[in-house]
Amino acid sequence: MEKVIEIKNLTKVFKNGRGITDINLDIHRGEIFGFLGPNGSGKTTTMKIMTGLMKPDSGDVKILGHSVLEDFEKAMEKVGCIIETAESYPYLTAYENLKQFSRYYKNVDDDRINEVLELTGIIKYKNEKPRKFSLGMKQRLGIAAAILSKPEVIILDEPLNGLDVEGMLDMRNLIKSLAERENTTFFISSHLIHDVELTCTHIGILYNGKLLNVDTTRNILNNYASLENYFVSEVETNGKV
Ligand SMILES: Nc1ncnc2c1ncn2[C@@H]1O[C@H](COP(=O)(O)OP(=O)(O)OP(=O)(O)O)[C@@H](O)[C@H]1O
Repeated sequence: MEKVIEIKNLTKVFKNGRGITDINLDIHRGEIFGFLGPNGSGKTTTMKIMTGLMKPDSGDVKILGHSVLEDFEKAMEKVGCIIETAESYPYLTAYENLKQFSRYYKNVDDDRINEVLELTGIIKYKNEKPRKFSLGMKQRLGIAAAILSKPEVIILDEPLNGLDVEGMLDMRNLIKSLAERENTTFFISSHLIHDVELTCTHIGILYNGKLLNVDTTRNILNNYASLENYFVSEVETNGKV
């Protein structure tokens, strides 16, 4: 199976001693990888390094075979991402925002803009400005921007944050259908156990800056009945500092 994301010996320790240590992880094409960890476990730090927003102390990340440290532009060429919050221009409409983002790409026309507005459930709000949007609506617009150029890899930091039940269901279905229909690979961070269980095909548990274990959701549910049981067991067995 083709490796799409390779994280090797990744370490970043802040002056206060927190951060991530020696993360190793391979993610293959079409997987929906859930990076599950409590607040402060190091998810955002890892994702910032993956997307070039932060430099590691040591180690490297390769995306589609290109190192983010040595060949950043190539590594990011087919990646869509939202790290921390989805930013948009508050005084442009949803459509105008996407039109603005489309200028970064060669292959995005008006049909594609309308298609992503439809896919993310915000076509009705096409001509409204995001300064009036709820957090959930802003998140949808962020995801619309992230998938605009049909990226092969999508990196999302807490994508279900701020969404209501309907929004979560829509987003989950969108992620699954992109993975199935277009073989898009997802790297999704979350601290919401239930959501990760329902959305992801593979799960890695991050705890105190260390990756405790990685397995398929199917294996975890077969062996532990629920992701919560697995999480507790992993933290008890491998999470002691
Ligand atoms: N720039 C920084 N300087 C010092 N410490 C930091 C910095 N950034 C993050 N940390 C610390 O490193 C640890 C990991 O933070 P990180 O934001 O990666 O966690 P997270 O898993 O994304 O948590 P959350 O879900 O709360 O966003 C935390 O203890 C945090 O306080």
